[in-house]
Amino acid sequence: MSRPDPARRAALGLIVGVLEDHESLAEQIGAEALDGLEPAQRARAQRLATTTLRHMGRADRILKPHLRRRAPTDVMALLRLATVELLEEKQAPHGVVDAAVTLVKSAGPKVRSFSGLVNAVLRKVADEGDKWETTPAPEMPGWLRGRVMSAFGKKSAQAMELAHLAGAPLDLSVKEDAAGWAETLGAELLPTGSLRLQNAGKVSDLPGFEEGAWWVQDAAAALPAKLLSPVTGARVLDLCAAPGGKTLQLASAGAEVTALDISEARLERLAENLDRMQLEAEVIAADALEWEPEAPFDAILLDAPCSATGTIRRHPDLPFIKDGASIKPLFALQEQLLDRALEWLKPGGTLVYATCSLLPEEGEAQIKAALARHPDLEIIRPDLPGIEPDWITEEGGLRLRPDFWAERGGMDGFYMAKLQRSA
Ligand SMILES: C[S@@+](CC[C@H](N)C(=O)[O-])C[C@H]1O[C@@H](n2cnc3c(N)ncnc32)[C@H](O)[C@@H]1O
Repeated sequence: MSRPDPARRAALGLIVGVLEDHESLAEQIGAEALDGLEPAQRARAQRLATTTLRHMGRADRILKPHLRRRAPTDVMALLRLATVELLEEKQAPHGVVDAAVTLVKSAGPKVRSFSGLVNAVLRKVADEGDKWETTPAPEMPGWLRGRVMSAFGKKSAQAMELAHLAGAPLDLSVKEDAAGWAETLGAELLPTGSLRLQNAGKVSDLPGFEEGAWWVQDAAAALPAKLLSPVTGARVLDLCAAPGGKTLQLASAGAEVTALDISEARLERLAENLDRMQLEAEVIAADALEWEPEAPFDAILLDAPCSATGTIRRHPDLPFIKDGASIKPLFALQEQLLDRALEWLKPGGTLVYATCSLLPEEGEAQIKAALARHPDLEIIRPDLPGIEPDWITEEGGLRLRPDFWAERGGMDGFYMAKLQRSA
């Protein structure tokens, strides 16, 4: 019997970890799930797991008529992986079916007994290329879809689901000379100033990485720090800062930055990022609910912990590891963090509140409630290059959605608003 392919086997482990243990791909990889694989195999395992989770609802629709009863999680994961390889990646049927059967046969007796079924089902699936093309994008989980539909309507929810299926290009924020780096990298210079690369390959191999000319940051994620500007020479608190995309923007704009986060592990990545970019900030590991600054700040950026539902196109594992109940405590935390941060703001100072969420509870509703609680606050409407007038909300915030810029490759879902304390 031939030996099981290590990348496929590792991808299966990742998929089962997401579906059964509700552990994210990043957590599993951080916990050394792919250690022991060659770099190329690691990358392939990660890509296979990500693509399978992104298309899982579609693979299930194809598989359902061929399965009289549901197989165990490991076998289902293998069938889904192979279906995606056959129909989305258009790999040769012979190789995919053989590899899947070899993997089943190498497993324990419970799974091994499904080898005949795996073989038979995948041979049928291999002929369903036409059906695949018309199989709709997977729906968001019910708890999220309901909220998104009531906030933005059914058509918008469907457009977001298409954006989730399309995945995401690589976006970069550039320290200086965006147009020059766009040319060097063969990237598109987006209207908001970020660079965009389709099919970029390995990030650390791109020109400018070693010398710290740019860093990876979604185009939507780059807007909260831009909204806070001008910050040159200002004392700025980056609250909930790690891994530091926004700290880098503030420091490179010439602010004197204090970057605070509760997670020491994530702050290590922030420190590495500052180092590579040759930028400086004061880095503090602390719980923002307990910490007190020595003096108030001119400006604060609060990128609050949230459901991260705006990042599903980059993280297709997210719908399988979060649910409506697990994110509810975040709404109260966001309110507490916002009220605390406002206490640390100088009179006349500005604060940008941001979340990478599709839920109004974590965005529009937080800001409306904050304005009602704090009569000394005023909202400043966004005025940034490249943003469209209809992205500005009724209360004066900025709502970004994954289906915006669809023809360019979308953007992460985000909400942000700029508040000013009266002088
Ligand atoms: C959305 S992420 C921040 C992303 C970051 N601003 C960036 O651009 O790279 C939210 C962060 O909030 C941090 N966090 C959560 N609760 C916190 C608390 N009570 N005090 C300080 N940081 C907290 C998390 O560790 C996480 O790094």
